[in-house]
Amino acid sequence: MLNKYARAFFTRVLTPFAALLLRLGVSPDAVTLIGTAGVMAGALVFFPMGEFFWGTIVITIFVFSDLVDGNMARQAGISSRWGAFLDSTLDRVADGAIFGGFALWYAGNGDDNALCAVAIFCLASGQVVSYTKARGESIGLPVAVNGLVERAERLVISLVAAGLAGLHKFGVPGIQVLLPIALWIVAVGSLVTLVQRVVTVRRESAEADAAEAAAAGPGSGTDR
Ligand SMILES: CCCCCCCC/C=C\CCCCCCCC(=O)OC[C@H](COP(=O)(O)O[C@@H]1[C@H](O)[C@H](OP(=O)(O)O)[C@@H](O)[C@H](O)[C@H]1O)OC(=O)CCCCCCC/C=C\CCCCCCCC
Ligand SMILES: Nc1ccn([C@@H]2O[C@H](COP(=O)(O)O)[C@@H](O)[C@H]2O)c(=O)n1
Ligand SMILES: [Mg+2]
Ligand SMILES: [Mg+2]
Repeated sequence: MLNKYARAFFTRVLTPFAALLLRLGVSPDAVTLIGTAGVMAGALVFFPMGEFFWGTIVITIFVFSDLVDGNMARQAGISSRWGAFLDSTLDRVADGAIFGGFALWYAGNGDDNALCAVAIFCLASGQVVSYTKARGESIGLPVAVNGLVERAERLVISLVAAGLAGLHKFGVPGIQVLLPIALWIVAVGSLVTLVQRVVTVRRESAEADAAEAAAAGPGSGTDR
């Protein structure tokens, strides 16, 4: 949903910045790589220490690189398959660091095995949600569903909650409860999204196989 409605707004806002980077000779790939490194540093340095406010600030500064890199590539007319691969692959790395950072906090001083497990579930289910689309598309299906909780939702829900929960360290009482609530929402939302995508791929693959079999005649079949 955010991908559909917020992307146009951020494209307008970030286009001048993307143009400036291009004029300075920065490449889209460099932005993709530096953005991912910044997200990883914010998540894996600050979150395991329980510094959720500062971790979220660092991540927020760098995570928008994911919208800038593609914008730069499109403006410069150099969008490429390699760029698409690099962008999506490093998205998975950044997401792993964010939810891994939460899990490390709960496994350590956060001292809550259940929430550690929920954070690990968010990490794994988010990766599988993205994989369903990538694998479905690789076998020639449209995968015409995005689902309830895409990557943008996973990031916004968990980072807004983490940023606010971090205000606990500045003396705001009780606010740290927002992070567990957000992790539960992302976990359940990712599970629903996974089911939505699997059901869609199941239907689309049955339709595609039936159409192929009808076209090829009896006794035909293909492995993918
Ligand atoms: C005193 C207050 C303290 C509180 C501090 C809070 C600070 C702010 C907190 C959070 C900000 C979070 C911002 C997160 C922005 C995320 C932007 C982003 O990178 O989105 C990526 C997304 C997807 O891009 P791609 O197309 O490159 O990726 C594809 C996608 O990953 C697919 O995954 P799948 O969905 O399948 O799982 C893959 O399949 C595919 O491979 C991959 O290519 O981009 C978008 O979706 C674009 C829309 C971005 C919308 C951003 C909205 C930000 C909104 C609000 C932030 C401000 C919040 C302020 C909070 C203030 C609280 C008081
Ligand atoms: N280093 C890069 C990064 C991205 N691209 C192209 O942009 C598309 C992704 O756009 P976003 O707005 O989601 O960043 C991607 O599919 C590539 O076509 C690129 O070429 N090089
Ligand atoms: Mg990008
Ligand atoms: Mg991306």
